[in-house]
This record gives sequence, structure tokens and C-alpha cells, in this order.
Amino acid sequence: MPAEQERNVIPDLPRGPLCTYRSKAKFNWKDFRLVLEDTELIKIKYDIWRRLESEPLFAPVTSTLPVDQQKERAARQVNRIADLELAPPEIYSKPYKYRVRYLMSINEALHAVCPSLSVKIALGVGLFTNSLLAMGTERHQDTYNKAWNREIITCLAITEVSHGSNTKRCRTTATYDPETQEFIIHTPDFEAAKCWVGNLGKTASVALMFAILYTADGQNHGLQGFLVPIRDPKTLLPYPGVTVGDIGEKIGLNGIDNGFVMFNHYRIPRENLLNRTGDVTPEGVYESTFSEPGKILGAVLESFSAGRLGIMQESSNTLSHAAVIAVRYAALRKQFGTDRDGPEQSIIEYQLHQWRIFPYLAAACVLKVSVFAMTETYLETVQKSQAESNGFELLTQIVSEVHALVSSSKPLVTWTARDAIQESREACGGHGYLRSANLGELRNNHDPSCTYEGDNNVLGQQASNWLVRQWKNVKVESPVGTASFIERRDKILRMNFESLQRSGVPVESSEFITHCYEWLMCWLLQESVAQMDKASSQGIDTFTSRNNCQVYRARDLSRAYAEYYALRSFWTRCARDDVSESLRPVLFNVYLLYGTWCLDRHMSTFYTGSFANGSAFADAVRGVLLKVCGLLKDSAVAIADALAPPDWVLNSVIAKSDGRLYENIQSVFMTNPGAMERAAWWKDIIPTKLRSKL
Ligand SMILES: Cc1cc2nc3c(=O)[nH]c(=O)nc-3n(C[C@H](O)[C@H](O)[C@H](O)COP(=O)(O)OP(=O)(O)OC[C@H]3O[C@@H](n4cnc5c(N)ncnc54)[C@H](O)[C@@H]3O)c2cc1C
Repeated sequence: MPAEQERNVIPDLPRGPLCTYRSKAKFNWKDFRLVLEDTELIKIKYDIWRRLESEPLFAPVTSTLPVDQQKERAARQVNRIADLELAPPEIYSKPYKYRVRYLMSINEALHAVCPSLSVKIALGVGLFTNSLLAMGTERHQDTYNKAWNREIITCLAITEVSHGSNTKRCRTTATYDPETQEFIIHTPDFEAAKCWVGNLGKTASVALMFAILYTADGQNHGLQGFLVPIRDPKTLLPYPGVTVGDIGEKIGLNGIDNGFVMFNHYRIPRENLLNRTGDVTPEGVYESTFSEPGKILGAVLESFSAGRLGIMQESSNTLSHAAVIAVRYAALRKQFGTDRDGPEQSIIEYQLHQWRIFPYLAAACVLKVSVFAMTETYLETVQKSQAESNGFELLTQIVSEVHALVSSSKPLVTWTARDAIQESREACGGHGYLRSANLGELRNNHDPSCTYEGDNNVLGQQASNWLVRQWKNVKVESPVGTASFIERRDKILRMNFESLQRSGVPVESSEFITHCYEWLMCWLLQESVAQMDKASSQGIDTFTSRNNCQVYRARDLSRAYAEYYALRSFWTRCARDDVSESLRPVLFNVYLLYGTWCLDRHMSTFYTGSFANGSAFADAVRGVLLKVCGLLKDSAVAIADALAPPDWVLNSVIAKSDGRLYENIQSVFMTNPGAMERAAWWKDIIPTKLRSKL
């Protein structure tokens, strides 16, 4: 059981109408929170929120600002954050894992308050410096320091107008001129303009940009990274030869100035090539360098995965916020009752409503824990790569596995958050559509997470490709253990629902859910590989056959793999000694609900692959799902409390922790500027016939 000291890190909640359901929970909601998150990280977040609450620049806005003002506000916030020095200076001398975990928690806290601000910092500081570390050398240290200390505003420019996912086909060129020892950066046409680049539209002075390197002999050395000055940092005016601008209003995240840029034979010094793995001599000879492979590997993992992990951490919070709003509202909102004229019941009592929103509440808990576990594995891997003595082969395997895990989990977490927001919006009826309910803002700001840092459908394929490789390997290379089940494939594929029942495995058990998942993944792997092999025997190329086995096969495999990992991580966390006995039943129900809900979505595959026949399997899985929904009804508000940030951060008029739903809505209606004033344009809309009588 957590010490009182740990519980005290989390502030108490006000008493009010939500206590009707709050008091039904048979566990302490603060203890529940301490299972989901590390005490120290919770403390960091609450400290940040406390400091920002008194800052006028971070106060929630009540109506949508014009786009330009949103950009100005986010840019000012970035500066203010730098002035506030949220991380104490000693953090920077701490070991890698501790330091990055600390900074990631600051980012989570900031994202919950202002997503645009957090993305601006993540792009301009985190991603930029990580990529520079992975690709640059000592000669880029000065730019690294300036970016880290926010002396310059930076961006990462990869995407072009006609190419996003297939970055290898980017066409911006960097041609070396030995005469002047410079690279000439050129954009051949508008389709090759860099675009969607965050911070580039109005503010960035330096871009870390990818372009094809050509030496003077006309040889193509592939895509390389360059530091490209864009604007004078003192005036923010672009340099001659650079055409740069803002791409305009987006669906959300308008605090970020996403930009486009074109170069007209624009010259940059030779030293601006990021030369970690390859360099051009002053005379113009391209030389590849490959020293300290372990460190390079770790750095590459860092530059690719850190951003995606950050997105998952943010998205698991977004998912939590949506679920909290839906659950608190469901407890307070009453409609209908057994007696037509008698008391009405809360909509949380309806099975249909529970089935719609509780799985997202469970998903929020499970995914929060699994993203934490994944982050730990990732940070440990990078830290290992920085150590002097490490087995390069083992490290390569770990890096590939972590990459597969991140590539399948980023789609799972971002899609679940996306769906949770929409379901919660509808679950809160008309009031859910109020701007002040905050579900619209959550939706629009979260939406691009499914696209940037790797489009979900494209990214997921990297995980299924890795799994297929393991399936075909003589020896499964899964040092993290996420694919060791493949070693037992023959036994797993002989299993079915009937055999599980014969062996006495209860449906309400982690054993059952694990067996179902392992069968599902093995069957999807077997079928994907068989389909690809058949295509290959018919002379169909690998590219086409791989594309043709995505639907119902590899795509589902990637998702199932991420769900399996999430469930296993949650189960491992719940089994730890520090979890108090009073929490075990509710944690088990959360696990069961998320597990059966996910299995239900794979139902047709279980039948297609003859794991099950007749209705028994579907009835069993769905029976547990509905039963657990009912069981969680009395715990849901306490679980929501455990997931919720402070009210001003959640920023939803329909889900305040005081539970005074209608008083809070009344306040918004009545104080809405000009709510009860006659419109200034009233005269212009008086019907013509009436107007003549005025
Ligand atoms: C808000 C925001 C901020 C961004 N910030 C930056 C930034 O700072 N720097 C930067 O360089 N870029 C940035 N981007 C761009 C982003 O990285 C790209 O949009 C992303 O990589 C997807 O590429 P795309 O837009 O070209 O989509 P496309 O690759 O054209 O994809 C379009 C659709 O085709 C599908 N598709 C593509 N290939 C396949 C396939 N093989 N099989 C099946 N389906 C496929 C995809 O699933 C997708 O649904 C940003 C984007 C957004 C929305």
C-alpha cells in the first residue's frame, strides 16, 4: 500500500454530486493512480501544472482565437517556458534515462495544457537535437547548444509536397561545389518544396533538412541531412535564395506555424552536411564513415522512436481526458427511469452506455501503463548503446524489436484516443458539442497524431514485416520477449476454444486472453506468409504480394501484436507486490474489459481460422465483456478521478471534479460574451416587410 506521503502528491477533490458514485468504489482512487503512474513523475506533472496555473499566458481561452494570434500565443509560450526553467539545472547532469524521463514528463504536462506549445518544443528542441545527435558530429555542437538553449528556433524538414511517407523519393538536391567548398541547395519544382514543416512558417531560423547529395561528378549519394539557415535569427527575415511561407489554417494545432520552403541554388558551407556516417572532403570526394556502430544504432533509435513515444504518452493522456469527461458526465446526467413519472436514472446505469464508454476508460489505464513500460525499455536500450562495452549483435536485435513495438503501438494508441474522443463526444449528447466541453479541441488537436511521425497505416507495416521475418527465421530474435511466442507456434496453432475449455482455462482469466492472442497472431502470421509464398510462386513480386496481404492479415497482425504487448505489460504491473489487495479486483476487471473488448473486434478472424465454431466463443467473450461493464459501474468515477488532471487542465465544463454539472453549464451560458445582448446587426436581418414599418 502506498505511504500517505505518496498519496499526498495528488491533490484531494472537492465534494459534490459525483460523490454518489465516488463513494461506491471499494478502493482508494489515489492508490489506483499510483499503479498507473510513477509517483515521481506524477509529482513533476503537478508541480508544472501548479506553476502554470498562475501564468496568464497559459490560462485556457474561452473562444477560438484568430489563427495568427494562436501562433503568436504559442510562440510566446515557448519563450516563457524557457524563462521559467521548468527543469532544475541539475537534471542535465543526471544519467540519460533519468534525465529524459524527467523531460518527457514535463512534455506530458505541457501537452495537456497547450498541445501546440508542446509540439512546437518537441519539434524545435527535442526532435531537432535528437536528430542532430544521431546524424551530426562535434562540428555541429554549436547549433545543438543554441537549439537546446532556445537561442534559435529550429525545425525538421523532411516531407515534400508530393512525398511524405516515401521519404526516399524526396527530390530537393544538395550539390557539392569544390571551388567554393559549398553545397548548392535547390528545389527543382513546387512538388519538391518542403512542406508541413512545424515552426518553419513564420519563426524558424535553421532547418535540419534532408536532401539528395550529389558530388561534382554527378554521382548521387542518397538522402543526407543538412543544417540549412532559413532566416536571420535577429530579424526573422529569410535569406536571399530562400522562398519560405506558412501553409495556412489547419483543422487544429494552429499555434504551430507549419511552413513550406523552396531553394533557388542556395549555398551553404560544406560543414553543414551532417557527417556522422558519411562526409565530403574539401576536394569533393564522398567518404562513408562507420565508427562506434553501437552508438550510431542507439542514436538512430533515439531519433526515430523518441518522437513516437512522446506522441504515445500524449495520446494516452488525451484518451484519459476523453474517458474522464464521458464517465463523469454519465454519472451526473439523468435520462428516463423505470417509472415514467418517477425518478430518472444516471445514464451510466444503462448497459449500452457502459459498453460504449467503459472500454475506453479501461484502454486509458492499460495503455498508460504499457506506454510507460515501453518507454522504460526504450530508454534502457539507448542507455546501453551509450555504454562502452555492449554486444553489437544483441543491441541490433533489441533496437529492431523496440522499433517494431513502437511502430505497432503508435497506431494503436493514437487510433484508440481518436475513437475515444468521438465516442465521448456523442456520449455527452448536445452538451458534449459545446466548445467548453473541450472534446472538439481534443479531437482537432489529437487528429494529426495518426499521420505525423509516420502515418499509422504505413508505420504498422514495419511491425508486421518484422514479425514475418521472425516467423521465417530459423531462430526467433526477440530479446525483449514480445515475439517469443513464435517459438511455440506449432503448439499454439493446435489450440482452439474447445481445447482451452477442456483444459479448464476459465474465460475470465489472463491465461485465456493470452492464449487467444497467441493463437490469433500465429494464425495471422501463418496466413500472411502462406499468401505471400503463393503469390511469389506465381511470379508476383514481393512488393505487390506484401501489399495484397495487408487487409484482414498483416494490418490486423500489427494491431494484435500491440494489444498483446499492452495487455501483458498491464498484467505484469498489476502483479507487482506494491499493489494493494483492495485494488486487485478492480485492476483485474479493467484488464478483462480491455482484453475482451479487443478480442471481440477480432471475432471474425477467430471464426475464419476455425479457432471457434458455433456461438459459444462469441457468447463467452461478449458475456464477460458485458458482465465486467456492469461490475465496473460503481468503480468508473473513481477510476476517472485517478486518470484526471486538475480541472483547469481538463478544461471541460461538463466534467469538473465538483460535479456541479448544471451550475457550471449555467455559468458558461450566462457569461458567454454578449450572450444576452441584442446582436449589433439586428437591424439588417429584420424581414423587409417589417422593416418598412419601423
Ligand atoms: C500537423 C502536422 C505536422 C507535421 N509536421 C512535420 C514536420 O515538422 N516536418 C516534416 O517533415 N513533416 C511534417 N508533417 C508531415 C507528415 O510527416 C506527413 O504528412 C506524414 O509523414 C504522411 O505523409 P503524407 O502526408 O505524404 O501522406 P501519404 O504518404 O501520401 O499518405 C496518404 C495515405 O496513403 C496511405 N498510404 C501511403 N502509402 C501506403 C502504402 N504503402 N500502403 C497502404 N497505404 C498507404 C497512407 O496510409 C495515408 O492514409 C506534418 C504533418 C502534419 C499533419
